[in-house]
Amino acid sequence: MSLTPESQGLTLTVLGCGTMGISILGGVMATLADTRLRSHIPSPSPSGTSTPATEPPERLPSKFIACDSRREAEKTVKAGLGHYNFPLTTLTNENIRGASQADVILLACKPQGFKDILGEKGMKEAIAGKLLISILAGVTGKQIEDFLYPDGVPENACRVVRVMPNTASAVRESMSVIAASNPPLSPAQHSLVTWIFNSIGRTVSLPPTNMDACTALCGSGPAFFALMLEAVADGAVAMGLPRQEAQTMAAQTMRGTAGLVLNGEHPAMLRDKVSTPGGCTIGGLLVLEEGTVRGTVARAVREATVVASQLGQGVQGVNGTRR
Ligand SMILES: NC(=O)C1=CN([C@@H]2O[C@H](COP(=O)(O)OP(=O)(O)OC[C@H]3O[C@@H](n4cnc5c(N)ncnc54)[C@H](OP(=O)(O)O)[C@@H]3O)[C@@H](O)[C@H]2O)C=CC1
Ligand SMILES: O=C(O)[C@@H]1CCC=N1
Repeated sequence: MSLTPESQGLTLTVLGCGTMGISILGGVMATLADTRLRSHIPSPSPSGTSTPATEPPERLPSKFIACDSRREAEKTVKAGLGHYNFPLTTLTNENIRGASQADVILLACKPQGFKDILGEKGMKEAIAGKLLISILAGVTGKQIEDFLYPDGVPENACRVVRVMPNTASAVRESMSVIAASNPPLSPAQHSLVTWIFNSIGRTVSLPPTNMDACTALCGSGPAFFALMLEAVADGAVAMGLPRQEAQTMAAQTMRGTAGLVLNGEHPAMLRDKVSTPGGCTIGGLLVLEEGTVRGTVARAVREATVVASQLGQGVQGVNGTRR
């Protein structure tokens, strides 16, 4: 893909620049920086994990605006992203200005905050005709549209698309689910949103009704896997391994396992292959089954799905005990 000159590139504005806003911007900038490098130095295609894109967009993001309500966010954004040397503006409490200057907007505030931001005076005009990507857990695209356009969607409305990425965006290993749009996005919008999320990992597209489960699996997933990673490292530390090495070994082993599965290996076959008859793996696996790890982990995903579904609905105390 040839580099889009910055003068012709798109402006990507993030509204709510916390953990995810910075992770996504960081991933996108890293990909653009690679592209910039490759346009000068011929190199083989990268063997990254990106899903093959549809047609690449004619114009790529080349300028960035990070908007947040906290002044400290400006520092965090500059510290995390400044080294990429892309034009980057940080704004505090100036969402309208950020949105007005944008071609594409990423909404990355907390789920319950979307009405404050999209309800700001002048916001509807600032985002008119633009692509608005929402990564908010539990908030449907329809909720956003109904909020913005209670009297029906006008001709110059913004186009809302819901995506559920994860925090591995920062290292371009996100699993991002793009909710299928009805009516479909225009080809230009589709290729832009696909490019953005392919640039920071893999993408799949699923119906909007699946998004809460996707939030639990992909959005929350890194936290669940991190717990598992810590647990196996703890076990090894208990048996005498140094902490740092144990953590690296756990992470690389998790990555290797993921690589095998992404290469087509079925997880059950993988388990069988590792379990040498009379060996140590089957011993460990049976302890995990005695501890109902499978049911417990699956239950965590089910719980997170239910909680996710309530996040955008104004439900109070979503994580209160249920029984
Ligand atoms: N964290 C994750 O791994 C994932 C999160 N998500 C979703 O992404 C969204 C962001 O999550 P995350 O990055 O963790 O949250 P953060 O709280 O880290 O980031 C949100 C940012 O938005 C700011 N903000 C709040 N109100 C406004 C406003 N009116 N105008 C501008 N900025 C504002 C917040 O400031 P303040 O702190 O002062 O409120 C904060 O800095 C959430 O909706 C979440 O559901 C999706 C996938 C994964
Ligand atoms: O915990 C949360 O609500 C957000 C959504 C998915 C990951 N983090």
